[in-house]
Amino acid sequence: MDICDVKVCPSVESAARDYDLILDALFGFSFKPPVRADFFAVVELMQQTKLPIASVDIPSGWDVEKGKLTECDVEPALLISLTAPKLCARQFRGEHHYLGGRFVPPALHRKYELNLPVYPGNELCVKL
Ligand SMILES: NC(=O)C1=CN([C@@H]2O[C@H](COP(=O)(O)OP(=O)(O)OC[C@H]3O[C@@H](n4cnc5c(N)ncnc54)[C@H](O)[C@@H]3O)[C@@H](O)[C@H]2O)[C@@H](O)CC1
Repeated sequence: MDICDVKVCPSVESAARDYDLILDALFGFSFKPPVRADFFAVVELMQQTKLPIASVDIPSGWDVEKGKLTECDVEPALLISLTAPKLCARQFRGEHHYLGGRFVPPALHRKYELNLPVYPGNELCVKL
């Protein structure tokens, strides 16, 4: 797999030519807007590209609970939630939503009253 460095971010056109999808694991829990200048190019690419974006747990630029923030509205086609979908996942409008991380300790299950799906067989992720 070819991985692009945010410091040498490709243009929308060259990304479309050279890549099949964008794997987004850039910002997570502690993202605070506005986006810092070093990341303008990669965020702009994710906003303008027609390539499918696969986001890990929290789409970049979204607030973990409130979801989409106007200044960074990355729209993933696929979301991979980890352990349990975060509140922001309510705003996910893409086609494919998966959950990974099936081994949640029973104490956490009870504490947060998690209502998690059953993982089929030995699968480590499940489609929601
Ligand atoms: N941290 C964790 O425990 C987890 C992270 N996960 C995923 O891993 C990826 C990275 O998550 P992190 O939690 O490391 O991400 P963070 O949001 O904590 O931070 C990533 C980097 O972004 C920087 N940053 C924050 N606000 C910024 C802004 N406005 N402009 C520019 N840079 C800014 C931070 O300084 C940090 O260097 C995300 O896809 C996230 O969903 C998930 O896998 C779940 C667990």
